[in-house]
Amino acid sequence: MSLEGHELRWMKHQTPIVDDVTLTVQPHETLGLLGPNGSGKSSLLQLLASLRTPDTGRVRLGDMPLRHQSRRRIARRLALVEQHATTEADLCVEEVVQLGRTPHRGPLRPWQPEDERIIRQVLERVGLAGMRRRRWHTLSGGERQRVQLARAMAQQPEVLLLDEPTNHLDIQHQLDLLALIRRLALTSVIALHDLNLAAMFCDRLIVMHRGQLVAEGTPATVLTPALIHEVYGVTAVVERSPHHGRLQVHYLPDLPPA
Ligand SMILES: Nc1ncnc2c1ncn2[C@@H]1O[C@H](COP(=O)(O)OP(=O)(O)OP(=O)(O)O)[C@@H](O)[C@H]1O
Repeated sequence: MSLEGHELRWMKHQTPIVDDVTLTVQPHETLGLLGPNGSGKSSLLQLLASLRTPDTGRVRLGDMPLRHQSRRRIARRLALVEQHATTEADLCVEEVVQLGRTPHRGPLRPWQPEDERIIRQVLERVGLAGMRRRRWHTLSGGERQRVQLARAMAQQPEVLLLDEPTNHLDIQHQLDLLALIRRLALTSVIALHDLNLAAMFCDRLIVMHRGQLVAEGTPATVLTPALIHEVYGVTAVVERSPHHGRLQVHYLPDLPPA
C-alpha cells in the first residue's frame, strides 16, 4: 500500500514546523527520513499517521484520503512507533503488545485464538518471547523499544512509521531491528539519525531541514558531502564500502592525534 503526503504544512505559533512537504512512499518501499534535531521529522510522521491535522495539505493511504477517517480505520492499515512511546498503566510486555490488536477487535469480535497466535508470533520475531510476563516499568530503554515495535506489528499494518526506532538499542539490536523491518516488506518510513544505517537499510532517503524537504532520492544521490555539510554542518567523506557494497559516511571532525 502506498502512502502520500501532498503539500503538508503544520504551523505552531506562526512558525511552520512542517513546511510544504510532498512525498510518496511506494508499496513495500523502505524510506529513510533524515534531518538534524528539530528539523520536523517527528512532526511529519505524526501528520502522516493522522495524529496531527495539517493546516494545509492532505495525506492519502492507498486510495483512502485520511482526513475524516476514524482512528480505528486508519490503525488497521497504519502503525506508528513513536520516539518516546510509553504506557501509563502497570502492564506486562504481553499486555502492551495485545493493545496492538485493539483496532481489529470490537463488540462483535472478541479476543480469539488468532489474536493469541499473532501476539506469540510478534514476540518471537522481536526476541521478547521469554519476557512476556515482565512489567513494562522494569524494562530497559532498548527492551521497551522492541515491545513498542511488537505492538505495532500486532496491528498487522500495511504501512509502518517508525520514529528513531534504533534509539537505545545496542549495535546488534539496531542491525537486527532494521533487518527485521526490511523482512516485513511493509511500506515503511523510518526516521533515523545514523546515516550509515540509513544507507544500509533504506531504498530511498528524504532529508528535512528547518521543516522543509531539501533532498530526496537513493542513498547515493542524497548522501553527498555537500548535503551533509549543508544540513548537518559536518565535513564528511562518502565512499562505497568494499565490505557490504553500501555507502559509508566517514566524518572528519577535529580529532586528537591518533
Ligand atoms: N507542539 C509543539 N509546539 C511548539 N513547537 C513544537 C511542537 N512540536 C514540535 N515543535 C517544534 O518543531 C520543531 C520540529 O520538531 P520535531 O520533533 O518534529 O523535530 P525532529 O526532527 O523530530 O527532531 P529530533 O531529531 O530532535 O527528534 C522543533 O523545533 C520543535 O521544538
